[in-house]
Amino acid sequence: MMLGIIADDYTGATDIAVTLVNEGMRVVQVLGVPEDAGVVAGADAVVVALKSRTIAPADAVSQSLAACDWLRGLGARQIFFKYCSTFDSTAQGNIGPVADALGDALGVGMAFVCPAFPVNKRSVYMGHLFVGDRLLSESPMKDHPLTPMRDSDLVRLMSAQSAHDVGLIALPVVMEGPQAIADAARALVAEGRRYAVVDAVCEADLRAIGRAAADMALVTGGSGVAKGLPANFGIHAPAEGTAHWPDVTGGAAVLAGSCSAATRGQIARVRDSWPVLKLDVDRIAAGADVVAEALAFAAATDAIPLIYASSDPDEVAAMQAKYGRDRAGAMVEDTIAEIANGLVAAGRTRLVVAGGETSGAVLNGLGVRALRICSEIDPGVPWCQALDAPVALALKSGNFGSPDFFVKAFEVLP
Ligand SMILES: Nc1ncnc2c1ncn2[C@@H]1O[C@H](COP(=O)(O)OP(=O)(O)O)[C@@H](O)[C@H]1O
Ligand SMILES: O=C(O)[C@@H](O)C(=O)COP(=O)(O)O
Repeated sequence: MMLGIIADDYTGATDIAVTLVNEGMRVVQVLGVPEDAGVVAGADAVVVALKSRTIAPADAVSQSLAACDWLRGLGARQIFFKYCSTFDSTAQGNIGPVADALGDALGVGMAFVCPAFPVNKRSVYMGHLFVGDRLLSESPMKDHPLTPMRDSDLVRLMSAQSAHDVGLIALPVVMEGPQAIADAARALVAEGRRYAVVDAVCEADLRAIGRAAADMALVTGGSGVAKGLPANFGIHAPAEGTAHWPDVTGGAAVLAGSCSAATRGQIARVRDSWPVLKLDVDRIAAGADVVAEALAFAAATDAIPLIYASSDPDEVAAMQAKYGRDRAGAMVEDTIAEIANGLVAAGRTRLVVAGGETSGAVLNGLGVRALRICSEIDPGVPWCQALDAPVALALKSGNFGSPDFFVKAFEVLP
């Protein structure tokens, strides 16, 4: 095993897993550290998916260190800490505290910080994170229910979360190539800095950064920068990949807890043509049997039902004002997880789940502990086959996927 990945949410984990698969690696994704290491036999890279993005920093640190120990025990020669391409984090962390702890455990002097993922329109320029042509802080991420991002300056964000100093390797240096990037990193270490935010606006930048990171024990970032890593281990993308999809038949359903602009657009696309049910947070809070209602709704149709809680920022803010941010989120996540259980029990074994936290709740609820990564539906979103249940899952990062993603997902897996 060459590369060990620790991902702070389940959608982010499948995103980096499929990125490495596309580059020719054999990848297994586990949900938390498994008791039996046999499940990862033969993998070039192992992704440990955690649900650690918004939990207490001390818990995120201890879970990440446990994953790191386990991966190193399996022989991982490099550890990658995968966080969101929009740097999703709370004011307390958890990107800084986890990166600090992993760096200490691995004894590193320098780690890159690079959330760029140009194919999904996230780029870093002069240390500032852009979503399309907007700064992160002016993008819809400013209204995320759990991790509203109100700053775009990655050096400032990382400095606030980390105990260490942070520098910048700006685009002109990145464009000079791997040697210049490595030299700049060494210069930052000499200044006493532990991290380098690295600019990247296109795939060539990501590959150059990947090359420059060849000898680093720890790399941190979005899945884009992982593209360049397999080549360091002598692994290259197959000339022409053939699509491979889960071997799962059975009914289908879509569950959405993501309130991102992309997910809301994807819901709007099918609202008039699919059976759709919106979950009412007030009724969940009042103890109504919303799960039974949703399952009855799904049972009444032969088509693909879409069940969602996704709401616009004003509605989310109103729910959070009433119930608290964490409680509102947890109520919705628990409800969707129970619905997922009921749907699978009723034979709907091909599920699209929109939202990282939501996906974590669903997989934990289903008791799924390991996934085989299949081909991509859209950049960063593969179909996955559960290794411990006859279930196919597409875990869609909130902001990923084309407007017709839900339709597309079941076109490739009819
Ligand atoms: N109507 C709503 N009101 C309040 N919170 C909500 C509502 N709908 C969903 N949520 C919560 O918002 C959070 C969305 O996060 P997540 O699933 O990670 O989506 P994304 O991938 O877009 O970040 C979840 O905790 C979810 O339970
Ligand atoms: O890097 C990304 O953008 C994704 O892989 C990711 O982490 C998305 O998280 P959610 O938007 O919470 O699904």
